[in-house]
Amino acid sequence: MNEFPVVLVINCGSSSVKFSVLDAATCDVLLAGIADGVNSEQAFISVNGGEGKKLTHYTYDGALKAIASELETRNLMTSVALIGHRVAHGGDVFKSSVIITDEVINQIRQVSSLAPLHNYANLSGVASAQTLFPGIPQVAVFDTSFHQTLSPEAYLYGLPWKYYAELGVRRYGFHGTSHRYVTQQAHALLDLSPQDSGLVIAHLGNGASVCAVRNGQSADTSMGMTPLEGLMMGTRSGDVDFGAMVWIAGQTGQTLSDLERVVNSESGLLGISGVSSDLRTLEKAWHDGNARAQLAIKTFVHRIARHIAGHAAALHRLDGIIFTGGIGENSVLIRRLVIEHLSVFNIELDQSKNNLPNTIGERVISLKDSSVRCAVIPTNEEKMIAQDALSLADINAAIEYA
Ligand SMILES: Nc1ncnc2c1ncn2[C@@H]1O[C@H](COP(=O)(O)OP(=O)(O)O)[C@@H](O)[C@H]1O
Ligand SMILES: CCC(=O)OP(=O)(O)O
Ligand SMILES: [Mg+2]
Repeated sequence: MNEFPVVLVINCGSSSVKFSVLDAATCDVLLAGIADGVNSEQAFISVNGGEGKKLTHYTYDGALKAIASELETRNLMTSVALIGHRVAHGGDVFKSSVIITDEVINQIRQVSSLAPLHNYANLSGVASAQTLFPGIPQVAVFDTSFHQTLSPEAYLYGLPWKYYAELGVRRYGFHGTSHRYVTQQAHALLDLSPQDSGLVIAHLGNGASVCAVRNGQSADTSMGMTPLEGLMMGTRSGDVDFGAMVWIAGQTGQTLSDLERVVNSESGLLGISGVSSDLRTLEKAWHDGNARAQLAIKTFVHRIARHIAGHAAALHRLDGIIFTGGIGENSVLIRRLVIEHLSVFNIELDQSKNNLPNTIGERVISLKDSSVRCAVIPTNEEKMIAQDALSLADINAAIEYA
């Protein structure tokens, strides 16, 4: 019998594996870390923000083994009673979180081509965890679930009907676990009624999306059938005229798969700046006077502001604009530029509050008399994943087993 059960949460991203160990009784984080640079020789693992240790095997499986070894060092292996995985795309198969079975794995595999940067990594994490933690129940929590409330007019593309009717081509939306968590927190922080509220949430990380949340439910969101649509991102183009891509193909002879690589991995902040996809590097280049880095940041900001304003149209009232994700939580510059760009809303930014470090946690960053309130809410996808896992799995049976 394990008297101190914990939930291990695994988020296999496009180039990193984030992990957290949470107390099953309180969902408090006991340990958190990241294996970064996965699939490159620079791959390293860092625990609780400590110094990185080089990974011996830099595949996803190698990263999961290194995570298990960190747990072993801290005598936590036998405490793991449940494992929760972030899975990006659930297609129209998964409306909510599920316990992972062989059938579930097959169904996830079937929709994985729709989120190629993420789902294959997610599945790889599931396979490694099954080997490293045999018999421990595992739960999949989907980015797409929160957006199941989108209406047809929000999820349909203006394409011939047969593509939706026969092939299921539609918008799904992502980052739903983050948008769900931030929604709950925003209702409390801004003292809003969940049944009568309007929020626009900007989740700005390597991947970035905006979500309009009307009365606690996703009403519109910027990502589409795949995590490519919408905002410009670290390496993804976001919205781009399909006609432009056809023209480029004609001019350069590139195939569809060449161009898919271009829009997913070579575009966005990296593509425009030619410097980096990482905003910290770009902010430094901005201050050093690098014109392309400045242009990349300004374009990023323009797109965010345009999507925030557009998403407000899905609401009956705009009670708050919330920033979250690695950039939304940490970048004083991006928040200031976005709010300045949204002058149509007459937002009054409290500069001193905007300048506060993210260690402060949730905070309102607009002045009292601002016509729209703005806030920063650090996301906590891990907590949501652990809570879903705990509500689905028979934790008592899991504890007996562990
Ligand atoms: N202090 C900071 N200032 C500016 N940008 C930051 C800071 N910390 C992290 N970021 C940016 O956050 C982004 C990563 O966000 P994150 O949400 O962790 O990404 P992911 O999509 O991989 O989960 C990177 O562009 C990184 O540069
Ligand atoms: C799948 C949505 C997405 O872009 O995730 P990421 O921000 O972790 O890359
Ligand atoms: Mg993320």
